[in-house]
Amino acid sequence: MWDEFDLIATHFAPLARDSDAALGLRDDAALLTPPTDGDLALTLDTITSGVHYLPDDPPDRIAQKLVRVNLSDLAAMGARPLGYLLSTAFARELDGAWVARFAEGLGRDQETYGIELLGGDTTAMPGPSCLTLIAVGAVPRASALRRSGARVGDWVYVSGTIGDAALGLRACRGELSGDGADLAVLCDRYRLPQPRVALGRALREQGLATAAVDVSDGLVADLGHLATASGVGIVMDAEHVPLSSASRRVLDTGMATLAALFTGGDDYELAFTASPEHDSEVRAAAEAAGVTIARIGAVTDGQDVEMRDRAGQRLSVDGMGWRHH
Ligand SMILES: Nc1ncnc2c1ncn2[C@@H]1O[C@H](COP(=O)(O)OP(=O)(O)OP(=O)(O)O)[C@@H](O)[C@H]1O
Ligand SMILES: Cc1ncc(C[n+]2csc(CCOP(=O)(O)O)c2C)c(N)n1
Ligand SMILES: [Mg+2]
Ligand SMILES: [Mg+2]
Ligand SMILES: [Mg+2]
Repeated sequence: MWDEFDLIATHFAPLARDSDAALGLRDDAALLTPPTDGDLALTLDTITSGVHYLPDDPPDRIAQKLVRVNLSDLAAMGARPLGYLLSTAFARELDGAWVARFAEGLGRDQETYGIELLGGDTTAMPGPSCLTLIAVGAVPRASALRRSGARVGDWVYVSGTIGDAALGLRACRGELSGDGADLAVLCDRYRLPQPRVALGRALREQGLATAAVDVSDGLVADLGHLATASGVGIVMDAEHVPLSSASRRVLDTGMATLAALFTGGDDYELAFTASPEHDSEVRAAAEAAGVTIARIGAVTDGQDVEMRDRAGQRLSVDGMGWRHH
């Protein structure tokens, strides 16, 4: 059994060591000096065992997923990550070694993304672990990317590849057969999202994206959120949605459908809109950020998201994305 204050002192205080704001995790709150002439971007996402990750996933990966799903929301706003607050309601059966590995994952991503732990809360749960992180970011005043700026005629882009994590969840669960290396790649894509922080920042700094959203619930659902917020429609060409070679091979076996990839969620890619006249700058910004992007459609004066096949025929899918109920 672990003790709350031992956990904080042993595993969490070292992660706050380099932050003046965190006050060594020894006071009642953190004191963060807001950026001058900037906005703070504040976002929170929870991940729960059995709902967002598998109970047997490696603890360091679970920690990194928690960090990254939140940084993905900062990326969507074009914000620079500063730090985070952490609420860990650990299932009672987890031991100190599990928490040590969890903290290791946090430390690794602190290095990767240049963030520090600012504070948090530790509790023990009679049920499954429930982990919450509040990410704090900064953007120059009134410059954040929003979901609401898409204009009719803009082109629609998405980063990376779509659907790997949805297949990866099935791969991690042993529900897919096929090439072992493909299944390992997909499982890793489920466990370890790659938030597109550098791309989001570049699109904002260079004034290229008119609107942006990160893809958590599913490509169709999240494009739908962007379309609704912008008061526009989106026509998406299914054949242009970027797929990894691993997921193409799974599709070829018939074990999954394209619709499942477009609505599965957990991608943590960025979907964004930009004026066609900025296409080459958008592509250069993505390249400089080390991320592939694909143009997948256009903004229309309609509403919602319409998917089209190669022949321009309308495709319909059951449901648009993930929803808790
Ligand atoms: N319980 C809540 N209280 C206050 N605001 C909430 C609550 N749940 C969601 N929101 C707000 O609603 C908006 C949409 O939330 P949502 O969680 O769908 O966004 P997201 O984090 O981009 O998606 P996902 O959770 O799939 O990653 C956000 O602005 C969020 O801050
Ligand atoms: C074990 C397991 N089962 C199902 C899923 C799929 N899933 C759960 S929540 C979510 C959307 C984002 O979450 P939220 O909207 O809560 O931030 C998705 C795609 C998963 N990740 N793990
Ligand atoms: Mg959320
Ligand atoms: Mg989001
Ligand atoms: Mg989110």
